Amino acid sequence: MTEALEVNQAGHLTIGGVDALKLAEEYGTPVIAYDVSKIKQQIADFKKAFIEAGVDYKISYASKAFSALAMYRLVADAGLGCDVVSGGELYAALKGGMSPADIEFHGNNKLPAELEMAVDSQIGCIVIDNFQEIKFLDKLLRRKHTTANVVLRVTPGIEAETHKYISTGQSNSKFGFDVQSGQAKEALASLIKNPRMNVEGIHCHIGSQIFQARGFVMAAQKMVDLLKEWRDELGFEAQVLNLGGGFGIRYTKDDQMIATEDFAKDIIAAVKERVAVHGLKLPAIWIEPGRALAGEAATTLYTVGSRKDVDGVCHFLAVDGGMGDNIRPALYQAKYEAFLAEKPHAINEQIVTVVGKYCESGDVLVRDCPLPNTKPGDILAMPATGAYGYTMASNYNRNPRPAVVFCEDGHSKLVVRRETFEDMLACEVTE
Ligand SMILES: Cc1ncc(COP(=O)(O)O)c(C=O)c1O
Ligand SMILES: N[C@@H](CCCC[NH3+])C(=O)O
Repeated sequence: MTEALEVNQAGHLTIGGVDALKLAEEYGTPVIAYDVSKIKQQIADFKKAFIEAGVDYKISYASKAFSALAMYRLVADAGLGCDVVSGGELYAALKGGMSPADIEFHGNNKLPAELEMAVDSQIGCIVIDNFQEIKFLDKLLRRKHTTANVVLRVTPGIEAETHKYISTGQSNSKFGFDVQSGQAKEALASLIKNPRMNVEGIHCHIGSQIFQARGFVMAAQKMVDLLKEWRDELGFEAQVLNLGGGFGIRYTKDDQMIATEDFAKDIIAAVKERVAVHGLKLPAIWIEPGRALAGEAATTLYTVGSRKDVDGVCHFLAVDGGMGDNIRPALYQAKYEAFLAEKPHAINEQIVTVVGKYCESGDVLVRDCPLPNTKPGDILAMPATGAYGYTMASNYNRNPRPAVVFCEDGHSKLVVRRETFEDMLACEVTE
């Protein structure tokens, strides 16, 4: 991926116009540095597809990808909605400046206190996931003498081509109502009878890090077919068709995918076509990109430390972070690339396994990583770490979680400070 990198006159990697070596010096490492213009560009690309198609739409940022206050602020300023999956995300979204009406609440086991918080905050909609939730929400709404907008999450039976841990559209997914067994229809029938719940529409999410539009198109067609069936059988007319997120990004040069805009265009075209076939009213199309907005925008900077070489056996190059700031390689065998921030285009002279400093053999960041010769103190840059990096970070081994900075137009600002040893003890009860 080094061909697309931005470098300054000194030949150093720049992020949002800021020299990566300066970022490492100023904020320390590991540091996750976002090029804010890349997030804005992705937002603009998604918007463009909907605006050009002339359809009613909502882009709801799946904030589990990166849920810092600064990100919610950016998303709110861009006029997007956001999806939250916990009381903690809802709290942060509101603190970050999201308007409650633009928030949707997801989750397969929303806790009573979380549902109450959602209702009290008068958020835009609750995405209903299971029968127990319907019962609980109904009781809550009765008690509070109020109503809520809801969307029904269904699992349409589409298997996304991605890692099985992040595939969610198939019937045996833990999320949403199964269509094949009739549960989705039964749930919808009960919701539309309920005067306390305003059913805006239906939702599906087939998985994450999907490279091709095909799965989305199939899901869109299936969902519109369901809308027809449910209009005919239940008299239900959806205002909203929410097709979830899952748009893949480029982690390495081997990742071949279609452009953001094209994902959206194909989905919109599929919905329009199928709606016309069935003579339905075109609902608003909602999508929930998380990774696609935040992922490629960030690069993590690490400092090179020790190494271990056993000829013919292993060449480990260790950095000052690892699975605590990026669990994805350990969890999903996710592939990344890395290069030296000082000279991204230097000729590679070795192949190493980049490992972290955690007490786990699985603490690997990049396997078979070609690099120039390195020395302790060099700054290693690992791109495409903006989604599910910081949000899945831990302070395992009591290594503090990293700092996060936003860079734009040659300026940087700290948006999440590095955790301190004290922070890590903040919840301890010592008496
Ligand atoms: C319901 C829902 N919407 C949106 C997303 C965002 O996915 P991604 O970050 O891959 O776009 C997820 C996560 O997979 C999800 O579960
Ligand atoms: N956390 C996952 C994606 C899960 C998406 C949420 N349903 C990742 O890092 O790829």
